Order: sequence, then C-alpha cells, then structure tokens
Amino acid sequence: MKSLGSIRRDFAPWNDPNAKPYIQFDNVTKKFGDFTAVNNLSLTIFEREFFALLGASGCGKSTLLRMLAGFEEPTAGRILLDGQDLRGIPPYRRPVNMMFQSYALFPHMTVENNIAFGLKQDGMPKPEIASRVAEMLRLVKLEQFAKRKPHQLSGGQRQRVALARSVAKRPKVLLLDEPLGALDKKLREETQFELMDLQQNLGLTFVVVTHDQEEAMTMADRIAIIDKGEVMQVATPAEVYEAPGSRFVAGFVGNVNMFEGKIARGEAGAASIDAGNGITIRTDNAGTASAGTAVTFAIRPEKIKVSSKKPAEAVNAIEGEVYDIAYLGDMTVYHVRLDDGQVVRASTMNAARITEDPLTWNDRAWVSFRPDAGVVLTR
Ligand SMILES: Nc1ncnc2c1ncn2[C@@H]1O[C@H](COP(=O)(O)OP(=O)(O)OP(=O)(O)O)[C@@H](O)[C@H]1O
Repeated sequence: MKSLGSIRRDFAPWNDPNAKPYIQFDNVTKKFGDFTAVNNLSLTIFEREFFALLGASGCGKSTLLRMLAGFEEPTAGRILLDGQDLRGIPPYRRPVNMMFQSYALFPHMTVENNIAFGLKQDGMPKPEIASRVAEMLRLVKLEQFAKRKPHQLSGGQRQRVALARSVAKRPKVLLLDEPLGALDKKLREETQFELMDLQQNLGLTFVVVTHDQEEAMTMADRIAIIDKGEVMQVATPAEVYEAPGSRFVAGFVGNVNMFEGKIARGEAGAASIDAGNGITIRTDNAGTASAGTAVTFAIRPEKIKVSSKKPAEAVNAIEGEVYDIAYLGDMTVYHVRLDDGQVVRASTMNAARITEDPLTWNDRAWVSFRPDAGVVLTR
C-alpha cells in the first residue's frame, strides 16, 4: 500500500533500520496474583515520538505506563530507556514524569506556585524557578492567570496548569494517562492540538494512554492497539485505519463493514472473493491470500458510494434497499440492507448543499466501491 505515513512527514524513525529505540518493552509480563494484566509484551518507542496506547478499559494500558514510571515493576521481562534497564530505579530517579489529572493540583496554591512546586523540591535556585515558571505559563497561555487558585479556573485551564507542572521539570519522557478525560468534547479537541504543539516545540517524547480512538488518531505519531495485555498492532494512525492487520483492529478503530467469504480466484494480490448469496467482491488488496482461504473483506463506510442506479463503471456493485438514513450535517450515513439481509454502512460527505441523487427510506439502491477500497483480513 502506498504512502500511509506519519502526519509529520519528516519523522518516521520506526522505518529507519539505523534508528536507536528510546523506550523498549522487552517481553514484559505483569501479573497481579493469578491475573495477567500484561502478557509477554514487546514494544519500541522512539525519541520525540508521540506514542499512544489505545485499548478498552482493563486491557492493561495504564499498567504499562505505571511500569514505565516506576510505580510497578514487571513480573518478567525488561523495560529499557535509552539502553538502560530501569529495573529497581525508583520513580523519582527516572527521567520520566507522569502528568496527573487536574484534580491533583494543590487547591490552596496559586497557578505559579503549583508549577514551581516540583522545581522548589529539587532545590532549583529561585531566579531559575521564576524564569522557568514564566516560560511554562507562556507555553500553556496562562500568563494572566498566574496568581489565581485552581478553583478560579475553567476545567481546560486547570488541565493546562497540570500540564505545565508536569513539563516544568523538563522530563525526557512525559507519561499522560487519559490527560483530557475530564474535558468536554470541544475543549478536548482544542487541547489535543495544544498538546501536540507543546510536544513538538519542546522535543519531548510523549506516551499517552487513552481509550478514545479519535484522540489517539489526532495526536499520535504511532498507536499501539492493546487487547487483554497484548499488542494487536503498532502503526501510524493512517495505517491502523487503512491497513488494519486483523479483524479486531479493523473493528476497534472507526466504523467498518465486514464481508465473510472465501478467495475464489487470486493472483498477485488481486482476488475475487465469494461472499455468498451471489455476491462476488473484486479486490486489489488480497495480499498473499490464496484460492480457498477463508477471509474477511473489510471496507470503511466512506469508501462506499450509494446511488439509485447501478454505476456503469463500477467493478463492485451490490443491490439493496435503503434501510436508514442519518443526516449529520457534514455528512450523511446510509444503512443499506442487501438482498441477503446484511446491512452495509456507507457515508457521504455533504460537499454540496443539495444532493443530486436524493435517496430516501425503502428506495432500491446500489452500493459500489473500487477494487482498492477495502482490505482482505485473514486474522
Ligand atoms: N494493583 C492491582 N491489583 C490487581 N489487579 C490490578 C491492579 N492494577 C490493575 N489491575 C488489573 O489489571 C488489568 C489492567 O488494568 P489497567 O489499569 O492497566 O487497565 P486500563 O487498560 O488502563 O483500563 P482503564 O482504561 O479502565 O484504566 C485490569 O483488569 C485491572 O483490574
């Protein structure tokens, strides 16, 4: 597949065989009693990377972060930072810092004192503290709030204080566990961009834990999808979305339509898939799957076109009936029930204000897509 790279075009150390890993989880297992929270997991993170650990509640992502911070030790395996084994090194002696939620701010201290707290504890000289705090306030755009207490700030501002406090000590690695969890959607989106700018400007390595796939997609250079203590895939957001390696990943990130079938004919990556009930799907993305292999064909809703007439030129066109329409303003989502009963989800951007091919409930309709629009999954 072509050009599914990083959003930062010049940054892709994971593709460079000479790049030195910065953080390494090396066959790490963590057990709590009989329960295995992290299972023989290996993972590599590069310097200056914005790395996201994404997974459902309880998958073990916070445990990974806590082991990196030094609040937990692995039951087996090693964690290396810049080549150094971290085992036995207490949290305060690791070049990593954990950003906690904003409710961990000291309520009786002003914003600037909250930010200065860790620096004072480290015995930094006063003038240096003052200039560092000023720099941090500027960075998170809170200069005029320096003298306020946390309860005199909005949720988003408090979050930025928490961020400034955790960055003030200039840790090499900043660990963020659901950093924007407490913010409403709009503020969360704004803050995501601020976080990205901050990370880039300071040249830090960020490891963020989130269960919010949009957040991971927005911010991260690469995402590790975690399930039951194991890594399912590590890839850029575009790769995770456009080239998922398994049914689990395809279904976990974004919406997807899946057709179960068998490769009928295949050569050099192209194949026909017999999806049953007279449906044949032609695809360019069959990889090495050979004739007779049971596969899942996965295709994203926005890659599917819905029309009232069969498009003359379409390689793949399947007939059905409009079952549901959701108008969302920027786009419209169609649910089309195929004649075999399967419901296909298709979404169309509403680029024009008026659609040329209006479709409504119970209309006969065709769903069509190009041979390169979906992927073939064997796992
Ligand atoms: N100290 C502990 N003792 C026993 N079990 C634990 C402990 N810490 C975590 N676990 C268990 O390990 C599993 C992974 O926990 P973890 O906090 O890493 O999950 P998570 O993916 O971060 O979930 P969430 O998004 O809900 O925080 C969970 O099933 C949890 O109950």
